[in-house]
This record gives sequence, structure tokens and C-alpha cells, in this order.
Amino acid sequence: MTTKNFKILLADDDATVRILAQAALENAGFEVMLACNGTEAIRLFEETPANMIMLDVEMPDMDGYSVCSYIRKKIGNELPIIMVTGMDDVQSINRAFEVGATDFIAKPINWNLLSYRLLYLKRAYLNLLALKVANARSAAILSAIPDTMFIINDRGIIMDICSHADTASWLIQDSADPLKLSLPEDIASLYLDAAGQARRNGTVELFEYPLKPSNDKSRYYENRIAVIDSEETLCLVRDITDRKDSESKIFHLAYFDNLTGLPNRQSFMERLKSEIKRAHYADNKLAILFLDLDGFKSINDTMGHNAGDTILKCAADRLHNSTRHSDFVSRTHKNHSEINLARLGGDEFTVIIPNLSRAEDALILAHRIRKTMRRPFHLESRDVVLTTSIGIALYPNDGDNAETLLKHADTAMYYAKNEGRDNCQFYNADLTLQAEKRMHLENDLRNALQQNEFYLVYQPQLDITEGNFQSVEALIRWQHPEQGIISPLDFIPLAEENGLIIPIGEWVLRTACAEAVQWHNNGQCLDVAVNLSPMQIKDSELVNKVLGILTETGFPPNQLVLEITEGALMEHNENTLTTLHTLRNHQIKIALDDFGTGYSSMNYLRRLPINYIKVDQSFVRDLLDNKDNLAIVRAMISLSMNLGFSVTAEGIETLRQAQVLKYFGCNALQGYYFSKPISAEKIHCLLNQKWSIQASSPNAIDHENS
Ligand SMILES: Nc1nc2c(ncn2[C@@H]2O[C@@H]3COP(=O)(O)O[C@H]4[C@@H](O)[C@H](n5cnc6c(=O)[nH]c(N)nc65)O[C@@H]4COP(=O)(O)O[C@H]3[C@H]2O)c(=O)[nH]1
Repeated sequence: MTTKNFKILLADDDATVRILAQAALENAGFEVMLACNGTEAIRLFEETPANMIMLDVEMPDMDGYSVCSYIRKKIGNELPIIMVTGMDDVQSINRAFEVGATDFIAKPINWNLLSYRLLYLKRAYLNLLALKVANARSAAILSAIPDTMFIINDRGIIMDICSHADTASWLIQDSADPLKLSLPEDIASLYLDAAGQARRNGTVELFEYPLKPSNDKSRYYENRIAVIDSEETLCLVRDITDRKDSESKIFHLAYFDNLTGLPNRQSFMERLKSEIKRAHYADNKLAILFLDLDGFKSINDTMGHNAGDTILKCAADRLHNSTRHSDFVSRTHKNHSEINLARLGGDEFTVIIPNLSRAEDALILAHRIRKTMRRPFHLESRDVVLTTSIGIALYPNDGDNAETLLKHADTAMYYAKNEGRDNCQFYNADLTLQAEKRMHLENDLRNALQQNEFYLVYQPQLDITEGNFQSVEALIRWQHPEQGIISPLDFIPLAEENGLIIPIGEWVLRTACAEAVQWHNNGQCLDVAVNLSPMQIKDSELVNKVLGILTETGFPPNQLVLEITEGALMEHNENTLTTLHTLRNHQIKIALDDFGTGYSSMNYLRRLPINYIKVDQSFVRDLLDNKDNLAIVRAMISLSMNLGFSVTAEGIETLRQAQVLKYFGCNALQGYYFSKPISAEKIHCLLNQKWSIQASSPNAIDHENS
């Protein structure tokens, strides 16, 4: 406990007290200045300020109270002043308190304890001084930082606002409770959550949020929250709007092209990488289109950079419009990520198409862009027409990373230039041909119904027991004006993809029923089987449409067979089952086509209201050369018959196939061996045909062969 350099001014008119006090205090290490009255005490204090003063209350000339009051007025409250009063002199003690004394000592003084008493007071004094310095430092810090500081309790009530009241004004609204933290609910809960977190972890929590205090633009605030004690939390709020603005400007400069406002190369590459990742995990495809404006360089060179800039801006707008509002975009991108555009530099633009289902969709979009780009660009001096060459690369086929895909799209763009510009090419040249073909086919398919280009052919099905034809399967054909007859295998999948199968399917059903009524009128009473595609089965209007067509054409429902594939059934759910049951309730028969190609269990099939099972022709084709197929077909037929289904085998091309299938118990046979599909006019040829097939075991046939 050092007392060195700690000066005590002692004023007492009693010389004995002065001598004894000096001895006791100097012995404890204090420096002591002595005054024998109040006036001398003030003079001495003004010459050499003391760290502590001890005053006798009763002194001639100027008493201790007056000295105390004088010094307090001069230098404030911290300096410890001890009044020496008479024992039990409560009045003096009270008076001493009123004039600002720090403490009192009652006479007679215990000289042994005096120094200890003053040492305690000294420590309190030094603590007070340290606190004062700390407060001054805090105040200086608070005035120097631009933050608003306030203290909230655990119910979000503001207990104190420490600075920058203007920034804080939005926190407190002129409501009934002016100190209630008044923030939008989500931000207030951010505060309380962060306060809870800070309390639990003993950390300083940081969060940011935007606020719109008045009609002004949004401002951004950054909050730091630290715990003071179990009830109160300190919040420092900083207005970071300017920083946010700068960040967003920097971001824009780093990621966007200044001229067109489109994302730049850097942004494109980052986006492409993340789209590739997404496509990888979702097992999706994506396409990149790489566009280059043909002849742009010479326009730029001859007409000047301003003209070039105008064209680029306009090209960016056109690109934007043709990828934003097209039916293609809405069709392919429901609930998916957006098509993304970028300008890589110069006259090079890119488009990312995520979630691509078919290569030709990329081609359709590319041609659409190419067409919009061909519209004249209006410049001040004249209009300019530019064409565009577009290269297309596909993920994953043409590369599994961003750099390779971009390089290949660029290469494909050069193929397009080499093909005479103004065209679109895939990196994989074969794909360009295929996709072009499919794209044109799709266009033509849209007109085929109106142009009456479809017709039906019918393939008879032989009833083995009766030995004659009792039903036919209706099969569609497309008489294309340039390409001749197109197989349904080439256009039905396309019609499924673009939804045209619904009107086409209706046409087939109506035409088949109408033509069959004609044969009935001519005495040829055949059942007619019509194929239904998966999309038709999903159609909630299917039952109404079928019943409507039956009424319209007058074809009896019990002679209509609807063929659905095993795959289509597996895709669907209880609704499909209900549809099938409703159709059955109306006497319409159901056949399960392509049986054996799907994975339906017999248990599942048992629940279906099926009349016929059609064994797929892939099993029949090499029935006699493949022992496995033979066993499978035999098992399929016997299982189906056990479940009560009638079995038709399709694709019969030889007598031997027919004989073995009869041996296995098949009920009906269909295939080129009996007849290829024929036109409606030729149906009468089937009328008097009689077939007699002898059942023959496969072994017997093997034996015959050997
Ligand atoms: N190699 C060989 N082939 C034979 C033999 N017997 C019949 N075929 C062919 O096998 C197909 C049988 O029809 P599918 O399995 O329903 O298969 C049909 C069916 O899934 C679909 N399709 C045809 N017409 C329609 C239709 O109107 N609507 C729907 N949704 N699909 C149809 O197109 C597929 C192919 O039809 P098509 O080309 O007419 O081909 C027909 C028929 O010509 C044979 O002995 N050998």
C-alpha cells in the first residue's frame, strides 16, 4: 500500500492535533502540509494542490465548513475532504455532508487508526479517478464513432439511447410508449434472436437489415449486439447505406457489362458452373448458345463506335425479349431456374438454357433469336440489317465443365459461320441434322390435322379358336406432302412431347369408330382396337370424350378396345385406375399393349380391369431361336390366363410362331403372317378368310428343323 507523493493538507487550530496527526500520517508514508486555520489552508491548497484534505470544523477566522465549500466550488466533487467533528456532534456531521465533505472523523482521534482510515479513503479516491478517466475515454469513443448506441432490455424496451439521436429516431416512434423499440416485426425478432444468441454464447452478434424509415429510399443498417448483464443488451447501430451502395456498384462493375447491362463473362462463367452442378445432381441437360453478329466488325469500323454501341444495346434488348416472353420459355421452365443471358465481349453473347428436355428446344430458341436479330437496326444515318451465327453445346454430351462447354459452343458458332453465317449449329454436327429434322417435323405436325394428312390402316387379329378375324387394330399413318408416308414411331413420340397427341388421338378414335360403323353396316361386325397414348390416359376428360365419340358415331361400346401400354399404366396412379374402371363400366374393353416390356407385377395387374394382354412382338420375334424368350412367353401366357385375361400375341411372321403360340394357349394372333395393316376399303377382304392353325410344341418344331 504505497502512499508516496500522496499529499494531505491538514488544517486544525490545535497544535497538538497537528503534531500528532503529522507524525501518524508521515509514518504511514503520506506527505503532510499543515495549516493552523482556514485562510492558511486555502492559501496552501492554491499554492500546492493536495490529494486529500482534512479539516477541523471549528477554527478561528474561517471554519472548516467554509474551507470545504470554497474548495468544492473550485475543483469539483472528487477530491476527498474529511471533516474532523466533535463526538456525537450530529449537527456538525450533517453540515459537513451539506457542504460537500467526503467523510468525517470524530474527536478524540484514534491516532493508531487514522492512517488506515485515510488509506481506505485514498483507495476509493483513486478508483473514482480511474472511473472518471474510463468514462471520459468512453465518451470520447462514443462521440468519435458514427454509430447509434442504445440499451434494450430482454423485452425489446429501450432503456437508454447514448448517441446520434437522429439515426435512432426511426427506432422510437411517437407512440404511446415512446421508449418501445419500434421496428418491423421481422427486424425486431432479429434483434431479440441476436440478443439471445449473444447471451447464450457470450459473443458479440452482428447482423444487417434494410429499413425504409420514411418515404425515402431504403437504408441499410448493421447491428452489433453485446450483453451487458442478465437483463440488458447493448446495441450499436451503424448506417451502412453508403457502403452497401458502393458494394453494389462494385458488384455491378465486376459482374455486369456496362454497355448493355447484361451479365459479363465472369458472371456467365460462375452461373454456368452452378447450373452444371445443378444439372449434374438433377440428372438434367442444359444448353449454351453462343451468338456472334455477322459483319458487326465492319459496321463498327465504317460507321463508328457509337453506331456499334447502339446495335449492341439493341441486340441485348432483343435477346432479352426473345428469351423472356416466349411460349418456349414458359413451357420448358415452369418452376425452374431462368434462362440466363450474358455478353462475353465485343459482339459475342451467350444464353444458358437450364433443364433442357430436348436438343431441338435449344435449336428452336436459337432460330427464334436469329430471326429477331435479322430485323433492321435503326441507326441515325440509316437502317442496318445483320445476321447472327449461333453455336450450341449441350451438357453433358459436349462437355462436363464450363470451360469445355463454352469452347465447344464457340467452335459450333464457327461451324455456323462456315455454313454461310445466319444459321445455328450444334457442336455435334449429326445432332444439327437430327434436331433440324425433328423441328421441321414438329412444325409440319402442327398443320397435319387441318390439312387432312392423317389416315388409318387396320391390322386384323385372328381368333385362334374360330379361325377367323374378329377384330382389327387401328394404326395411324401420316401422308406428309414432301416426305411421303411417315411411321407413327417417328411422330407419335413428338406429338406426346408437344401435346398434339390429344387432338390427334381424338381424331383416331372418331375416325376408327366412324369407319367401323360403315363395315358393320356392310355386315362385317369387327371389334376395333385403338391405341391410347400415356398423355391421353392422363387426360381427365378422356371418359367424356370417348363416350361422346361413341354416341356421335353410333359405334357400340362393347366392340371398342382401348389399348394402353404397360409403361403408361405404371406412370399413373389411382386416377388412372378410376378412369379404366369407368370405361369398363360402359362396356368398353381394355387391352394391355406391349406386355412384358414394363415391370408391372402380376399383383398390380390383378387390380386392373383388363380384358386382353398383348404379348409384345419383341418376344415373338425370336421366339424359336431364344430359349429364354420361349420360357418367358410361355409363363406370361399361362399367368395371364390364370388371371382371367385373354391373350393376343403380336408380330407373328411365321406359321411356326403361330403354331407354338397356339400350343401355349394364346387366344388371338396378329402379324404380317396373316396380314399387314390394310386400308379401311380393303377390310371386306377379311370377311371370308378362314385360318386353321395346328398347335405344335416348340420341341416338335425343333425336331422338325433338325
Ligand atoms: N415387324 C413387324 N411389325 C408388325 C407385325 N405386325 C404388326 N406390326 C407392327 O407393329 C405395330 C403394332 O402396333 P403397336 O404395338 O400398337 O405400336 C404402335 C403404337 O404404339 C403406335 N401407334 C400407331 N398408331 C397409333 C395411334 O393411333 N395412336 C397412338 N397413340 N399410337 C399409335 O405406333 C406403334 C407402331 O405402329 P406401326 O408402325 O403401325 O406398327 C404396328 C404394326 O404395323 C409383324 O408381323 N412384324
